[in-house]
Amino acid sequence: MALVARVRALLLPGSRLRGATLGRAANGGGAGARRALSHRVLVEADPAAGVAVVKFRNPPVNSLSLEMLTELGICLEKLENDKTVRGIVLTADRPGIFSAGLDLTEMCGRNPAHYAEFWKAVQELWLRLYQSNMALGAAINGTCPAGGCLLSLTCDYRILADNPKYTIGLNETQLGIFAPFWFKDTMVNTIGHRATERALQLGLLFTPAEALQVGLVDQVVPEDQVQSTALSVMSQWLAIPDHARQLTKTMMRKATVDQLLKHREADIQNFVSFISRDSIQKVLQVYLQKLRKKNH
Ligand SMILES: CCCCC/C=C\CCC/C=C/CC(=O)SCCNC(=O)CCNC(=O)[C@H](O)C(C)(C)COP(=O)(O)OP(=O)(O)OC[C@H]1O[C@@H](n2cnc3c(N)ncnc32)[C@H](O)[C@@H]1OP(=O)(O)O
Repeated sequence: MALVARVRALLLPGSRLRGATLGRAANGGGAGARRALSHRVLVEADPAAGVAVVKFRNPPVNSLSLEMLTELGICLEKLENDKTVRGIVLTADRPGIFSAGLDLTEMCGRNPAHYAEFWKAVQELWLRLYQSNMALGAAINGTCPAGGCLLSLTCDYRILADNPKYTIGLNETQLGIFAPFWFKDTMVNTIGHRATERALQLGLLFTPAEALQVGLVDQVVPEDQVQSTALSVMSQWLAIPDHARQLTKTMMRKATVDQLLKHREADIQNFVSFISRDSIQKVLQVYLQKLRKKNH
């Protein structure tokens, strides 16, 4: 289903996204700050600063389900069309887990049409974020594996909470799957080829100190200062004239974006045939069961 159709489905009577509002903040934010609510994404906009904080709230682990990807896409599209917003900070509504990555239940026991729809939505969100004209910051206030790490890598800078429990990285190989070429390219563009090769083959999840050292994040700060630091760094990015910053960003990212645009359909087909393999289904199911067993 295309984004428009998925949006329609979400707006059907009964959907909690229906009637989402953008009103004056009940609390928090500067004068004139606005707060918009959808089911899984909370937006706190500060028009005076030109910045919106987009908070993930998809319990229990902020996984990127099809619905979460769709809501995030809608929210970003709205912000892109809002002339008062020049920068966005992505963060988790509750500290602890920034995002557990792609929702594994979307990749297990479904049919090929579902896998294709899901993967298309992952591509769409990546394209929207990686090509965004806005300045994007990630205030990483929790653990950040796989698709969560990818989300943060689409941003222009990353601030990570100084908590050794919070790790970040593309750990796909540890699950028995692997990061597709555009995940890999996004990481190469951030930390370079050799560090990416090592990180991807070993499926490394970096502690804050390691992530800072390898350049996966730009700053590690005390947990209670992640958002405020991300906002203060944002003011540096917004001090640059938009057109100059945007042209530079496009120049830096265009080759990577073009690769996916050129191979988009093939990438979907590759994903569908890979994820549909019995052997891959089995490893994903074992991984999910292990996660679930912990709690039962
Ligand atoms: C040829 C070309 C082909 C190209 C394509 C090739 C390959 C495909 C690439 C696909 C890419 C995938 C990228 C991904 O993002 S895969 C997801 C990777 N994520 C993880 O490995 C994280 C897994 N989760 C955890 O490690 C932990 O949950 C945690 C995030 C550290 C949080 O721990 P904790 O607070 O202890 O919470 P629980 O573990 O108890 O989890 C609570 C609850 O949530 C469920 N859950 C956790 N993660 C996910 C998830 N990613 N998706 C869906 N569900 C998840 C977990 O099962 C628990 O459920 P129950 O409440 O039912 O027990």
